[in-house]
Amino acid sequence: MARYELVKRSVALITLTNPPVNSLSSAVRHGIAKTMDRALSDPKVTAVVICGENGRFCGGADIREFAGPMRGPPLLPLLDSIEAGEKPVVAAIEGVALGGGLELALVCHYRIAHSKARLGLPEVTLGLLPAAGGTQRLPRLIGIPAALELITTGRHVSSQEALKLGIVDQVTEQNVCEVAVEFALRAVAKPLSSRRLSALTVPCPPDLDALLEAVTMQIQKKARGMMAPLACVQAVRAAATMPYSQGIKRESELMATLFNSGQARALQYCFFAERTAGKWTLPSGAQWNDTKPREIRSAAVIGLGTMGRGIAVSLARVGISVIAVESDKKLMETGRQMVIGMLERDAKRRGVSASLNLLKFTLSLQDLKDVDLVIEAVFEDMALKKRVFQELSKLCRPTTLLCSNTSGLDVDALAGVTDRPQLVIGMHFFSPAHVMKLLEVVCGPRSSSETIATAMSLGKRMEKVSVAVGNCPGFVGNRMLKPYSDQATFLLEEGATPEQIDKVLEDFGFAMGVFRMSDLAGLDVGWRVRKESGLTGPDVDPKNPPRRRQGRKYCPIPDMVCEQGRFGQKTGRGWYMYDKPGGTNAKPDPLIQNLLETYRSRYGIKPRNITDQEIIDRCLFALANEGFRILEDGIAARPEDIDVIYQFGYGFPRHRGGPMFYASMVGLERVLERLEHYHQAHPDVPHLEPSPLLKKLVACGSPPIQKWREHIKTMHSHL
Ligand SMILES: CCC[C@H](O)CC(=O)SCCNC(=O)CCNC(=O)[C@H](O)C(C)(C)COP(=O)([O-])OP(=O)([O-])OC[C@H]1O[C@@H](n2cnc3c(N)ncnc32)[C@H](O)[C@@H]1OP(=O)([O-])[O-]
Repeated sequence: MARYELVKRSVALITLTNPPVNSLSSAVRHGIAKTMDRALSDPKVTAVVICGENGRFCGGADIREFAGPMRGPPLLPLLDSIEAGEKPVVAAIEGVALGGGLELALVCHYRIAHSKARLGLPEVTLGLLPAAGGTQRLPRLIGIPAALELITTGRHVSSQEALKLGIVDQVTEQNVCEVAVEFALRAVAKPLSSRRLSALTVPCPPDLDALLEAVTMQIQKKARGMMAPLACVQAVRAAATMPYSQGIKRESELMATLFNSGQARALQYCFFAERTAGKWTLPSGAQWNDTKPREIRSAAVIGLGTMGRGIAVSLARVGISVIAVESDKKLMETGRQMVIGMLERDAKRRGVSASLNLLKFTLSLQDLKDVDLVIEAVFEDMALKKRVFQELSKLCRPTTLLCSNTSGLDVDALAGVTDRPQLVIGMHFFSPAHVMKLLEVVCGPRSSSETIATAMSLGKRMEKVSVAVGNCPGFVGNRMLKPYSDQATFLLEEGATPEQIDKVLEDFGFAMGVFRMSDLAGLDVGWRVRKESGLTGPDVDPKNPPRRRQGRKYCPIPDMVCEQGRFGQKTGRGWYMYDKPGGTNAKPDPLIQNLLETYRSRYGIKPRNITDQEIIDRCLFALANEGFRILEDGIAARPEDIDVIYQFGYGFPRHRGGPMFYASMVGLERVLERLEHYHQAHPDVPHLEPSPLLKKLVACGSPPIQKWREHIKTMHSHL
């Protein structure tokens, strides 16, 4: 796991060999200890270079090992011994030096980086802190403010920035190992004491307390409820105020509080879930690693509303030429200006030039005949979408992929009106599409494996986290949203207020509570859908009992809010009031309070005191329960996919893992017991009835989430 060679007759070249990222597994740590001993004890060796195989220095500790018992030599004493050695050691950094990988580089006496390398201490994103001396050595090298920023955010820096900060001694575009070997030969005669970072004093700013206070406040605002960034601040404080020997003890203590925390487990689960999500498999056996995607050079976007604009920007900025189509000249001009403005701002932020030459705007679908792929983003209306797909099917060459950005309509029904159902697929982006990372790739029963591979690979190229899902109303994300938001409105009937429910959900960690989120999205969209489905509006049979539709409980409060012209932020009024239409500062509105009171007294509902726990349990268990049904139905292949969708598309707090992981942490037995309890109290709410999969898992002894798939496999799968 660490290869040893003697080069230039006197330099020991140690290569870490643990693909794909040369993580510091117990075998690698053994390898480093053994090869370092050999280098230090061989009188022929005057200097050492450490590098990584396959163009990657080291991706840090082996995260997979965190779940099991600690084996092999512990990292910290191993690193301390490298720094204390009497022969110069040079780190040759190619690819990445992250986490423990950068900590390894920091104990080397010199660091040479390739110009394309990235460096960082991302432990905080895994719910940890750099506990192999990183919180103590980095501040000694680059000062408290810069180290604090890197350690508390986990941000990766380029080698150029690392050079400016003083993390590396040299950046090269040449073979980094060869440069490092030459460098090591020149370092042989030089004293090492000033190169041992643990022996340096920390350049401490005079206003240390104020700085730490400001960073803490920033963290409390941005990373609400997260423990690791705060522990990082405390570890850096120790570096500033204690000698290395004590600071390192403090670092270990703080790491011990984080290591077994639920947050660390959730964040590490998220790391792997995100990587698993792209790995789709079809019942036919076709899968992600044996299906070649088509190359997409040109694309078209139909409709330049909010979604279409974002999609056009996301395509153009990764070098795909885009033809954007609108139905009317005025709309096209507005769309053109918005897309150009968005692309220019995006390019400025990234420090690149805007690829405006890749954009073309047109009123004619005829212009699309030669594109590789079309993404339809017209109004969410099945009849309109079908007309567009019929026309595309006639116009585009037979190999063009036809994709719909529908947020919940039947992708197979669209495929059915074309001459190429195997080339039709859903690409459900989230608003604003050039910002939001999530893409649901909706696989219809007739979508070919090549079409799925192409949509997934295009999503990756567009820098999205793509998840393959099956075709059902609302797919995964929006299907699950309904039981969650229904519970919130039922709680309003029973005595809660929008601000109380939102506060509880935001304290839990959601970016926004359910009512603030609805105000942002616009309340009229759901109202129209409910009218179309006969749940509200003039088509409802007057003999229908109040607060019941289609044989189940129905809460008409959202309809009543819309009937008052309150459509959310855009009208300045919704569940909250805003300073002006388009305002974002939500304030509780006494008119909503009034509406709720009148409603309750009309139906004889005596408001009761609703606890925070009840809000969390009802909203989140209803959400997870629908997730179990989605797994049963084969609409999502595994719980990780659902959790990734909720983190990236719906603001679910990452440090809670996602709705399915959260359910597993709470304990499936408790989730089942609570759902049974609430379903008994509300038998007319089918979403509260525990799903058969949940019951099955509990009956099997509530296996860990990674094992659920074994129980799902036997069930029907669309994916
Ligand atoms: C005492 C300890 C102190 C120390 O301070 C703690 C740490 O160091 S904490 C660690 C701090 N370090 C970090 O947080 C860095 C975490 N890693 C990364 O950020 C990215 O993987 C990296 C940028 C390195 C490469 O990106 P890319 O090119 O897009 O590639 P990719 O992302 O698709 O990964 C390819 C495969 O490698 C796998 N894998 C990767 N890293 C690790 C790991 N450390 N371990 C195990 N496995 C790891 C990954 O799961 C995937 O597996 P699979 O089965 O093929 O799906």
